[in-house]
Amino acid sequence: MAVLRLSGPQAGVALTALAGRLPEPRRAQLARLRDPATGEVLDQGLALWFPGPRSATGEDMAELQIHGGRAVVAAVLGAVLTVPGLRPAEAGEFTRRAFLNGRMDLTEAEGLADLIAAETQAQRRLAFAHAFGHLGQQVEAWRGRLIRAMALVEAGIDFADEDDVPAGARALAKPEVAALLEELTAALADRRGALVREGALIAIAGLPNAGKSSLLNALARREVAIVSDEPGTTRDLLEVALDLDGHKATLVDTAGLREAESRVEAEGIRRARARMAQADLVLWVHDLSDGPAPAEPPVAAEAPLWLLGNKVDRAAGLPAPVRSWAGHQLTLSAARGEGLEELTGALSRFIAERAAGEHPALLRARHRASAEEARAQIAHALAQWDRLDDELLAEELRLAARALGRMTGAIGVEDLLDVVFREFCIGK
Ligand SMILES: Nc1nc2c(ncn2[C@@H]2O[C@H](COP(=O)(O)OP(=O)(O)OP(=O)(O)O)[C@@H](O)[C@H]2O)c(=O)[nH]1
Ligand SMILES: [K+]
Ligand SMILES: [Mg+2]
Repeated sequence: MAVLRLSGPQAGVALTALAGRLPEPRRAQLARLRDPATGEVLDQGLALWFPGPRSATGEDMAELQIHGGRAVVAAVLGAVLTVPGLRPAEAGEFTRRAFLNGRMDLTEAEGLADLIAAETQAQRRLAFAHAFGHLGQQVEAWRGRLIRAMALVEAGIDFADEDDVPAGARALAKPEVAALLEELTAALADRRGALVREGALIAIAGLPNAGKSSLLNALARREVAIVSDEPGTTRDLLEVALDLDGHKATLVDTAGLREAESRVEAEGIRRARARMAQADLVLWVHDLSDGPAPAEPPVAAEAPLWLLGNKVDRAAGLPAPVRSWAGHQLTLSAARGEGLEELTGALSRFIAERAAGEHPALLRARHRASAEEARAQIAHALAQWDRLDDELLAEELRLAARALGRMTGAIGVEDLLDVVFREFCIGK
């Protein structure tokens, strides 16, 4: 089946030209679709009519559900395009019109783009929450509170000589603005949304020959990396995308850490350390046939460090001693595929805990930039609170509110629209 969507003032004319008449609004109607020029029947399908403004785009809209074959679609599309005023939609144009007609805010449009692109169930849940307004509502609530605070401060400007304005209007606004600063700071510190959207970055690290590449291949279920008994085999970073029980993750294999024997190896080790510094989790692979894992943390990592005792098939049967530096400890055999289920289970629980809750997160760089601008502006206003006169203080708060308004598209976003809607495919 194929769906043809028409939007704009000529949608009704086009629908009548093909289906013979307009169906009742919002009711599917069986219809023979004819070429308006020749009268030839092109297909039989369902016709729907959504008069604006109660439609997805806010404009008059028509929908034709037709048989999906290529020739049918080409014929019906060709016939529709003979109606004057109709042209093929650009990518994202339906959503863009919905935004311009006030049917959704900008964060919802972005959420919709994410929903369409979602690969894992966690991404789908988060995108759905965004597409249906969670972040937009949160940001509008923040903006509303700023505007109220601004009004209190301005009350001092406009009615300074009147008696009925509470003397401490400005003092009343201050704690409210301070609370906002705290909330914005917390939202900016929260990386949970990004973890779901972009996925967790998991670095595999260890000494040469520990079995890092073997582990990458076992988890990826394909021969991504070269495995050999030669220490120093891996130099470049090798990345694999995984879906861990609905959570997106990127697994990175790195060069074994040691005194490098060549410039190329040294560069590999430098890259390994740099990637580890960005990771959400570092898996330290230790070769159990070399004896117990070190008692001290083998690398300095900001992210949690797990200890994976590998080659358990070659270990002498002694239990691996517990290491306090390890956030989690497992034994496995990458070569034989032992202990891998336990590892993937632990990894998916780790991500799930970090990403907990479908909450209004600042997902994109654009959101973070707006929130950061608002936060800085508010911090500045608070620092100057008692020094600035009412007018200047109100202006500071207005600038902060503007920054938040740009996030939902409530104000001043013409320059952003191309960037946001470029991500969509045609027909959305
Ligand atoms: N017996 C046994 N051998 C393993 C296991 N895992 C890996 N090996 C072997 O250990 C050797 C090194 O494995 P690699 O996966 O290349 O190790 P690496 O950590 O990636 O090594 P570099 O890239 O050189 O740092 C290979 O000969 C593997 O076959 C295991 O679980 N058991
Ligand atoms: K190796
Ligand atoms: Mg390797």
